[in-house]
Amino acid sequence: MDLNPAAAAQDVTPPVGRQSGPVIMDLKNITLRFGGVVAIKDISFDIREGEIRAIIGPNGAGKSSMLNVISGFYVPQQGEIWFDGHKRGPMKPYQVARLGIARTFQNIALFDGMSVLDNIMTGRLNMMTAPLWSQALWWGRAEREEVENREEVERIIDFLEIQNIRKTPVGRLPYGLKKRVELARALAAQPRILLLDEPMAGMNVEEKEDMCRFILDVNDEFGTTIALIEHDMGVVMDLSDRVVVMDYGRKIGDGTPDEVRANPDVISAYLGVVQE
Ligand SMILES: Nc1ncnc2c1ncn2[C@@H]1O[C@H](COP(=O)(O)OP(=O)(O)OP(=O)(O)O)[C@@H](O)[C@H]1O
Repeated sequence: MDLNPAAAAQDVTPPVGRQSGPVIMDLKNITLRFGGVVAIKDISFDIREGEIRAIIGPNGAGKSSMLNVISGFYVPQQGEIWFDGHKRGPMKPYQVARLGIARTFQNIALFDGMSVLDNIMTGRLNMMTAPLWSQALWWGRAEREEVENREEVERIIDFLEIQNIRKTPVGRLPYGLKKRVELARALAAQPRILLLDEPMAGMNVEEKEDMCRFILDVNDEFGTTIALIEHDMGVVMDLSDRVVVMDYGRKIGDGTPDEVRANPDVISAYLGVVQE
């Protein structure tokens, strides 16, 4: 794998001038085992408010496992997760969502038979607080919430430039647009941390350029903190403020793209030669 960003045919504006805030998530000494397999070995790193944080590493390094720990899907056997100054115990996925953590998936997880609009609306379900009876009658708080939800979803549709497909069933969309709808659904939850699992996987160059631009715009304009896994090194180095590098479940590097690119352990893990 090439660590040289120039190798990627991307044309995205580098994240110059963005200011990261205080630590929003702190992962301390995380170990995760599946039976005899140790997927994550005693890894610590943090995520700062407002930054784009990448997790990279060769196949089987433990990246997806780490994203699943952050999203609350896996509970590590050892270690602590601190979110917004509070230690997080084991949680159900909906509880994690209520904390303000949303994600997209490597394999798109949308409802093919439903329209783009309805798919994005499902991202708001966790925000419905009105009692069931008033939702059924569409009255009072339920009515107000529905109007607010719709307004927020329309804002996201405009922002991601998918107005023209809002009524189209998702199953009919090309791959790149499906990924954009998935991003829209995650954004509909107004997350404080957005987790992106290989957002560019399977995309052509043009689709990757669009997705890069939208990720940067989401980060800039909504101030959303983003943690992502991505195999395309050009994208990672262009987009990220800081990068964690994993190999065989261990952390072998952590820093800015330039620091990581110059790290000998990272270079040898990728068996790559850093080109000037
Ligand atoms: N549910 C599971 N049950 C058993 N072993 C698992 C499970 N999930 C992951 N592993 C193992 O944990 C290790 C790390 O896997 P993980 O999928 O997190 O790596 P990755 O870096 O995301 O890989 P890739 O880039 O290929 O997706 C691997 O050895 C994998 O086989």
